[in-house]
Amino acid sequence: MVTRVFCQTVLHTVSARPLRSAILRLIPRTALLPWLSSRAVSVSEWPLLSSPPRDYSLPNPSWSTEMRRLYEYYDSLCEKEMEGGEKKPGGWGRLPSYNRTLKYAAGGKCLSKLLKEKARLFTRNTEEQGAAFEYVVFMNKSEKRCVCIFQAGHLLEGPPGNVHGGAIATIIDTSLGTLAGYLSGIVMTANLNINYCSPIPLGSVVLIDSVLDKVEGRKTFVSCQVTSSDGSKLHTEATGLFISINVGHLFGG
Ligand SMILES: CCCCCCCCCCCC(=O)SCCNC(=O)CCNC(=O)[C@H](O)C(C)(C)COP(=O)(O)OP(=O)(O)OC[C@H]1O[C@@H](n2cnc3c(N)ncnc32)[C@H](O)[C@@H]1OP(=O)(O)O
Repeated sequence: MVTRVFCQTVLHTVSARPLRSAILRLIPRTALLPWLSSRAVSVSEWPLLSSPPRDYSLPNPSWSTEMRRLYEYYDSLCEKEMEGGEKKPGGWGRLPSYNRTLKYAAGGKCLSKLLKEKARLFTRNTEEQGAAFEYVVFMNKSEKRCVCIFQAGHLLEGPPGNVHGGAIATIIDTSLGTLAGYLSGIVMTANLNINYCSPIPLGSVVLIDSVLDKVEGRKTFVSCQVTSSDGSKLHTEATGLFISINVGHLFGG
């Protein structure tokens, strides 16, 4: 608590960037571990944002007509506040996506400076819209299921004209990890099994439909299918095992 307040105070009161960085460098990282370990930060707490960040999962000019059509379809299924404060039930919700969630979590601004300041979420590390991973995840909590709409950009080439298998694994890990994290809190991937059934053309839009299979203690088992946007072609299928961890595990604890 003391460390957190101190960091926030430094960031809010010391305006000179070099001085701020120098002061923050003096705080031993290990001093933050007890606070991190004692605080089970669940995904549902992440929207406590300290400043308005860019949400990468919102439509941008690089999105194809098909990507927008699917976005609008799932967005129409989302719970929305209607006139008079009533909520239109939908069961679905869109998850926001930032290039460094830590930076925008409550109290995370100073932590993001202490911990590898230049780090960026792998799937959101380019500002060039449409060049790499364009995606949005819609979650259905009651069905324990999520759908990721993914448009693969030109930087993801593997076989000529098609998406690299590692990029497909990345978006699968992201989708399954998002579902497992949403349902079980903070998790890490322990195992991924992927069957590549048919190539994904660069520039195309695919759906990654992920479901929960079971939870056994710290183990969350999930699986997904990657299909063409109309569901007629199976591109990839995968299963994943995610293990719940204490936040301290991320810092060598
Ligand atoms: C909104 C979101 C936005 C953000 C959206 C962002 C989403 C991105 C998601 C990306 C996620 C990642 O890429 S994570 C990065 C890639 N993954 C990693 O680097 C993980 C490296 N591995 C580890 O740190 C560790 O091995 C762990 C945490 C996975 C497990 O270690 P541990 O905590 O010590 O647990 P341990 O006792 O070993 O295992 C616990 C139980 O799981 C079993 N177990 C462990 N590993 C395996 C395994 N590979 N296959 C089968 N079973 C396993 C054990 O047998 C045991 O079973 P039993 O005896 O209890 O029955």
